[in-house]
Amino acid sequence: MALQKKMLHLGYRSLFCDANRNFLLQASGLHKSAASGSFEITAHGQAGLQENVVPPAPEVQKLDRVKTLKEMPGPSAIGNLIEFFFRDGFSRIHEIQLEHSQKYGKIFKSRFGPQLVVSVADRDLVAQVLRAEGVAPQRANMESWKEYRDMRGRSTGLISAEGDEWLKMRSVLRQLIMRPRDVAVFSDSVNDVIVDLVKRIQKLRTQQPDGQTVLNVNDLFFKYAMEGVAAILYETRLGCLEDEIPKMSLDYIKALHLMFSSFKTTMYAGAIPKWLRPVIPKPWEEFCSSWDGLFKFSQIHVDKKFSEIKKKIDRGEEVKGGLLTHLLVTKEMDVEEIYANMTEMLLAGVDTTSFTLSWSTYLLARHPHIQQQIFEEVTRVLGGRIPIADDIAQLPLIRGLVKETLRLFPVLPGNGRITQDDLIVGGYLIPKGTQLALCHYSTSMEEANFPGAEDFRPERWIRKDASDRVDNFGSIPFGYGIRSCIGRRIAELEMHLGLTHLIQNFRIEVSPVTQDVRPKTHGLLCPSAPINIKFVDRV
Ligand code: HEM
Repeated sequence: MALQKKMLHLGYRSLFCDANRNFLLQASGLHKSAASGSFEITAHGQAGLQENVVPPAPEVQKLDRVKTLKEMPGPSAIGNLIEFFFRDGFSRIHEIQLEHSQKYGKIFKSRFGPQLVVSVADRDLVAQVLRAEGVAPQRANMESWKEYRDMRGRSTGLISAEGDEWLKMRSVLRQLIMRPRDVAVFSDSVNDVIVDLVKRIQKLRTQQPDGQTVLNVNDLFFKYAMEGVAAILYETRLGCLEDEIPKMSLDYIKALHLMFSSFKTTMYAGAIPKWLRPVIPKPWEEFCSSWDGLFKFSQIHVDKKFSEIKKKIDRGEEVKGGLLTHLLVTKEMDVEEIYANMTEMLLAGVDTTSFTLSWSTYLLARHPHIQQQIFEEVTRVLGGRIPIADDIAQLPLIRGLVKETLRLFPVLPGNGRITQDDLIVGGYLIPKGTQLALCHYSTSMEEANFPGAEDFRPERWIRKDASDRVDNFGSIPFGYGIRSCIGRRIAELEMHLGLTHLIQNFRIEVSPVTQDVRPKTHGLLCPSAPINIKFVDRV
């Protein structure tokens, strides 16, 4: 089966990485953007539903003539096979994306078996594609998720659902967590988790000879992210930052690791048709067993909250609470939909946030003068007091730090879509039903979009005045529009508050045991080696 199929079993890490995978397959086009000529093409923008704001892309393009996919350049299928299966391309998907876009151009096609993927590696063309999306954009490669859910009689959640089903759930959740002010109410819960994070750092440091180093900070941030997102989603603490992690939370972590650790195996095995599963059963079994673990965990927490609410109602008490309470009380979703969404959101919210925090601390440690500027901003604004969500607007360098980290290390270096209409992009007619790969890593690293693209410059994101818009489609780490990341504001809250606390408490330095750490793709873009950080007390 096609590469697309192979990717099916991979979990959140890989889900949004259709683009990544597609780079496997890619060949490329040559155009900078739409060509010039006599044709006029108008992208049909989608009114009213966009959830983040970026400057408008040119909507009218003039073309000599519309070309067909046959004319689109790109690497050969055999070249891709060699690249991915014999040259460890799966760990270098981001680099291959960049190489292919440099070699073949801003729009190129790749073939892997019967699967054709069109990659778009130009900021304005990405903008055009996303601005033309309909009311329920379709994500690619979700078949294995759906198959599991059908097999177990489970509902899909936001990540795996499509069409009306997705639209219904999205319209419920977007009212609750999409705007910064929706999540500001979670400041105190997140700050409680941060207090435990700082304590954990202090404890872990004592285990190293220098009394300052925390080995493999990603392990720490993974637990922080899990604890933080669960505090918001489940309104409960999981004990991930304790010395003894409760068994239930440990089981969940195991299920999550199983989902991701078998990345390569499942990737290869995904190519194997269903009828071969009895002969090579392991990948599918691991995939199902990790989903079983993830669903079980959510179900336990949702049921627990449900019975607490019921008891309160039976006693005639007022029911107050956060996100889960709201969903259970209002019944805007049925309970299976709540299980599925809680499961998918927890899955989506842990590695993404923890990798970004790991890279942020690494970048701060490698750039002490920038860290000093951020420390000065934090001290000037907060004067040592604990930050809350409302303070973040006054901390542009903290926001710039997160944006710049995600530009240099976008956890999802590419994203995928199935086109729902015929489109003309970059002078090519892309028929309805084509798989598109949006190459966010390439556009993030492009000099024309970000001068000094290799450099770490958080200040590049600071707006000088209201008319100065620095956001652009070159770096859209949370996606764009109606199908963009629903957890963006939650992730930002955890990262902004967490990093502010860390900078207030510690000078962050690279431990001598840390080498130069490069990114690698393992579904998500992650550090290729442990990042060991020294947390030196600021006195
Ligand atoms: C640094 C952190 C994060 C990054 C960079 C990130 C990035 C993304 C991206 C690129 C997408 C795909 C958007 C698209 O297809 O256009 C996505 C979707 C999604 N994310 Fe995140 N994410 C992060 C954290 C979170 C968190 C904390 C949660 C949950 C609390 C979450 C939940 C989701 C869900 C449910 C979707 C699917 C949305 C839909 O299809 O309607 N993410 N995320």
